[in-house]
Amino acid sequence: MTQTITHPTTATLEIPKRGMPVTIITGFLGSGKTTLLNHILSDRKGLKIAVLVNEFGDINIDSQLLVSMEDGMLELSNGCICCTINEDLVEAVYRVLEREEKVDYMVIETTGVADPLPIILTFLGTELRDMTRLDSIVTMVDSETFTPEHFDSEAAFKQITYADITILNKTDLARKEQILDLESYIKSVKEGARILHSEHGQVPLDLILDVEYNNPNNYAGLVEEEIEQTEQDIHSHKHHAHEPHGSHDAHQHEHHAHESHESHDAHQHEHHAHESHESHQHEHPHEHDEHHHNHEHHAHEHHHHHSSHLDNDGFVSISFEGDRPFDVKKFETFLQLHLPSEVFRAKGILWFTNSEDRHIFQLSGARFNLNGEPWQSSPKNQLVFIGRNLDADNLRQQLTDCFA
Ligand SMILES: Nc1nc2c(ncn2[C@@H]2O[C@H](COP(=O)(O)OP(=O)(O)OP(=O)(O)O)[C@@H](O)[C@H]2O)c(=O)[nH]1
Repeated sequence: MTQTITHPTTATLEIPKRGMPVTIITGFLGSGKTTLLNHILSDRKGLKIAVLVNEFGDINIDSQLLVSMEDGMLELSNGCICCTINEDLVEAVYRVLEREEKVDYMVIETTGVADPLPIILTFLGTELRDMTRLDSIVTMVDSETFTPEHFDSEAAFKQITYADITILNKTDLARKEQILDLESYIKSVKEGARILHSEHGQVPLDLILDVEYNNPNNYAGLVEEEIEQTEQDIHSHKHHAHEPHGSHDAHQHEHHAHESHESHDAHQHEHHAHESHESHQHEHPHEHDEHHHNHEHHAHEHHHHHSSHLDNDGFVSISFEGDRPFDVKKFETFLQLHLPSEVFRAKGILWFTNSEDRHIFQLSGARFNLNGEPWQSSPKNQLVFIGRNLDADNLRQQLTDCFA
């Protein structure tokens, strides 16, 4: 799901008026993107910052955990901003640009499994180019768990290669040598990488905001290809408009056939192009839950160019909601004994019978914690589990068994 939140304050920092600056925060699942975003919002020195949060899953957990939620929220109809050239993203940015009160800056938090390239190309290859200025791509890295295998995720690798700034986060959890090794690895895949270190995303904001590190010239060729491709798609879409309903799929497959833009991973792209033909129905997170929005979603998507979609590298997201409280003991037993090892990331806002507070549940790799704080809305249980090869029915049954 994608939400837009604006934070009103009096501007004190000077931001040039040559188009709204945009920073994209990317980084793999659980690396600390929301934590960095909260740091930016807490320390924004009066800057009016519009935030776009794109979540991998059907429930907005991240946006409920942002430090300041008081102002107008807009929601996109389509949770996926990972497609090129993306109309939903363009529309969301427009909604911010059209706001009466001036917005100084926009920060976008992508999902942990997003390839940043399509998002970058959406800014550089559409009318947004004249209205915004892509300032930089900031990539969060979990220093404790990231390795050169990059979780077997092409998206995780691309997040490193497209970074204008890489933040080695969670340095409190990593050994010194581990951090040094990680730094050399990142420099080996990205020459001249700008690397910062942080605990809980605490970096000086003037090192990451309005730094003008993104160089549109580096993307000029790709932008041109995308524009041509989009024109062809529009043409081909018109052409197919009179065909029966079933022809939509054929149309979609054409889009996938054009996936190879970058030579370094052309091979990978072929692989994904092939996969997409068979499994497109499975690549969107919210198609894995009980709500089954997929028909509307796909009907709309056919207008989009899907060229760089990476099938989320096999990761799926399973959401669970309940309007009854959990028994804390049962939930603890579930975590200790029944949590599938394939769960890579989980987060939730939990309601327990014996507590007046909501409990923020965060699981990243082998670590999890539960922090109590006052409810800000009426109590309910909301959880999202992310991983590969998850058995949704089994997981939901386990959670249902946690009810008091
Ligand atoms: N020890 C430690 N924990 C951290 C640090 N940064 C973030 N965390 C914790 O790591 C967990 C995940 O952080 P998030 O900021 O939610 O990560 P994210 O990248 O937004 O996660 P997704 O959006 O799900 O991909 C949370 O429990 C954070 O409190 C850090 O530097 N050190």
